[in-house]
Amino acid sequence: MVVRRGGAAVRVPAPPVTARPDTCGAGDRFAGAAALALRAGARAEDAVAEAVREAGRFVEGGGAAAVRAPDPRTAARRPAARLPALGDRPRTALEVAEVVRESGGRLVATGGCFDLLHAGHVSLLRRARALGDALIVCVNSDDSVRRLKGPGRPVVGEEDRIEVLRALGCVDAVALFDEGTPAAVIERLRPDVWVKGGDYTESDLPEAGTVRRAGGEVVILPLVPGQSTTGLIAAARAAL
Ligand SMILES: Nc1ncnc2c1ncn2[C@@H]1O[C@H](COP(=O)(O)OP(=O)(O)OP(=O)(O)O)[C@@H](O)[C@H]1O
Ligand SMILES: O=P(O)(O)O[C@@H]1O[C@H]([C@H](O)CO)[C@@H](O)[C@H](O)[C@@H]1O
Repeated sequence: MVVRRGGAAVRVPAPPVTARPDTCGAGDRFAGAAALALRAGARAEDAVAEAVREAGRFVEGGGAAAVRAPDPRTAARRPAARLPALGDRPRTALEVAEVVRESGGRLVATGGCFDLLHAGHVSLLRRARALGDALIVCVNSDDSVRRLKGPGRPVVGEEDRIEVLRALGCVDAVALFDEGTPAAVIERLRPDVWVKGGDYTESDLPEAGTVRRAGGEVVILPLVPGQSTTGLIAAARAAL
């Protein structure tokens, strides 16, 4: 739970832990991860989300009882991660989904227009990434945005929206979709977690059934107050 100045509280959901957890050391792991994230410039709620994820992974891995000093004889023989040979091309969403599933990880995905990216988007994406092992962002095409948000949108074309999202450290891949809802791309990716911001409830989401049928869950994360693309556009117009 993060309590903002003025008393507003933001709940940071923790990923489920399967085994009977040994939480010894989890608090220290949380504190260290939060401190590193804050030092890297993360907002408080994003640092807490990263720390919750890190503490959850630590507990899932057996907690303090499972900590071992690395054995120098085996470290050199550790097999390279099984990633497709990509060269300098960005990994596709399907490649990321495949690698995460093969390694038994937890795939997080989210969707949206992300036109004129703002700090609320970045906070949402960071907190979404902290819920699993990789984050895929499903972005509406220009035509799809126009149908949804009106003739003057998007302000930023799909290629540039993709480029900006790919530049975020918390984003592992981006998938473009042209339909009115992300249901088809969710069927292809089968995320364990589908994230949307607090301007939605799960019952608002036509894709929620698709997420659940694919074995995933929907997580709604609180909005960052005062941040919206509509607001940015209005402010830009007022400044002209
Ligand atoms: N202030 C915010 N804080 C956190 N998440 C946000 C915020 N605003 C939007 N989101 C989330 O970002 C995703 C993309 O939303 P979208 O691109 O519609 O942003 P927006 O600012 O609401 O745009 P618009 O003003 O054009 O509706 C959605 O999951 C939405 O819930
Ligand atoms: O950026 P937005 O407006 O959050 O993106 C839309 O979200 C819709 C939401 O997932 C409910 O279905 C989605 O249907 C729409 O295609 C946009 O991604």
